[in-house]
Amino acid sequence: MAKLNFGGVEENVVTREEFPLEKAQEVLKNETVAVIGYGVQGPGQALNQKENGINVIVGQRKNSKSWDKAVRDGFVPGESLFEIEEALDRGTIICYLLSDAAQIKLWPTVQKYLTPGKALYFSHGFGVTYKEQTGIVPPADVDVFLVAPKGSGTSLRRMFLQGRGLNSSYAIFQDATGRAFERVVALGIAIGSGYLFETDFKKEVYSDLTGERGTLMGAIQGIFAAQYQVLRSKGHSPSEAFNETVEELTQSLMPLVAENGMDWMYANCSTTAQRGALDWWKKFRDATLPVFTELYESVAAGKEAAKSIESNSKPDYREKLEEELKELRDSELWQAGKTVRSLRPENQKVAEAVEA
Ligand SMILES: NC(=O)C1=CN([C@@H]2O[C@H](COP(=O)(O)OP(=O)(O)OC[C@H]3O[C@@H](n4cnc5c(N)ncnc54)[C@H](O)[C@@H]3O)[C@@H](O)[C@H]2O)C=CC1
Ligand SMILES: CC(=O)[C@](C)(O)C(=O)O
Ligand SMILES: [Mg+2]
Ligand SMILES: [Mg+2]
Repeated sequence: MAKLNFGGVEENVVTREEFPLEKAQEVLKNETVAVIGYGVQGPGQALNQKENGINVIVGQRKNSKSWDKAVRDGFVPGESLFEIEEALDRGTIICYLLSDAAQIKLWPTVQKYLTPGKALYFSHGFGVTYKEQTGIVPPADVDVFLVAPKGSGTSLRRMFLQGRGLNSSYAIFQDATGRAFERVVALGIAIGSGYLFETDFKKEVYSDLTGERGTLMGAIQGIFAAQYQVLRSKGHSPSEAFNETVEELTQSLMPLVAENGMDWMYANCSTTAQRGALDWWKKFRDATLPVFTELYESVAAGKEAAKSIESNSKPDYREKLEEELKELRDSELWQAGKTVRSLRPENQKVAEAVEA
């Protein structure tokens, strides 16, 4: 395992150079990897493993959209696609990729198939960490670990197809066989991770819930909405407000940050912009710090888990989510965005083709 220096702190990282795909195939050659659930992570992880030569099967409810998708993706009913219980029975490694709320409901069933020596794999520390709320307490004689891709299953698949890899966290909760490390790392490589960063279940779920509620998804939308509202209330047009809030960020400036860091993006902007950004960033940090602290405390207290379990366990949770997504989609900000996106050259070609 490599020790890498992250801004002065040494951490354990597993690289594809030290643990190449051939090694992963060797470690997993006698295993049947059962991917349970074919939603967002399921397809990415199952297809990447399949194309990496791993013996992978999918377990999914029959007569569901996800079952049909698995068939379209090349999984064959009776051969590599099964009802959930049959896949649980056949699998030696169970990749538990139902939604976190659904994992609670199916747990009594899963438990029945966790015979000694099998492995239980998660892509989140949620179920095990919040065991008081989920009831997920694995038996002592199975390996329990996670590989959590740090991004959408859609990105995991896309980056695999591009020959790149998405970074993942990995953690071992329980090593019953003495093989947990080689098993988890082999799976991490097989699903298409680039690098594997060591963590534990609790740290993974606390940071993940904070990140998605914070800068990755919640905070970013909040900041967009606030700036857009101010610009509109001061008489700026929707296109101007959108371009100055979102389009320039995603199309021009964030790619520069991704490539070479914040200071480099700043250095590629005007001295006027740099002066202003350097003057204002600490004010934004200080204004949001109490909100981020409140968020982390809510995560650590299990309140965010409780809310998500409660709402996502309702029978009509999908309709409710869709209503809330529609509110975002129909907002002037994102409607303006739709028109702005349609003007990108790549979308212009599509529009012309549709018109013709
Ligand atoms: N969505 C993502 O890209 C990421 C997800 N994760 C984690 O990966 C795991 C899986 O998440 P997603 O792929 O988003 O799940 P998802 O919400 O897409 O659901 C997965 C599958 O669960 C099935 N399902 C739902 N309720 C069920 C029930 N009661 N019985 C049987 N099947 C049921 C659905 O048919 C679907 O195929 C979670 O632990 C999540 O936190 C981690 C990183 C990113
Ligand atoms: C994509 C990801 O890693 C998230 C945002 O944490 C999630 O989908 O749960
Ligand atoms: Mg995440
Ligand atoms: Mg998450």
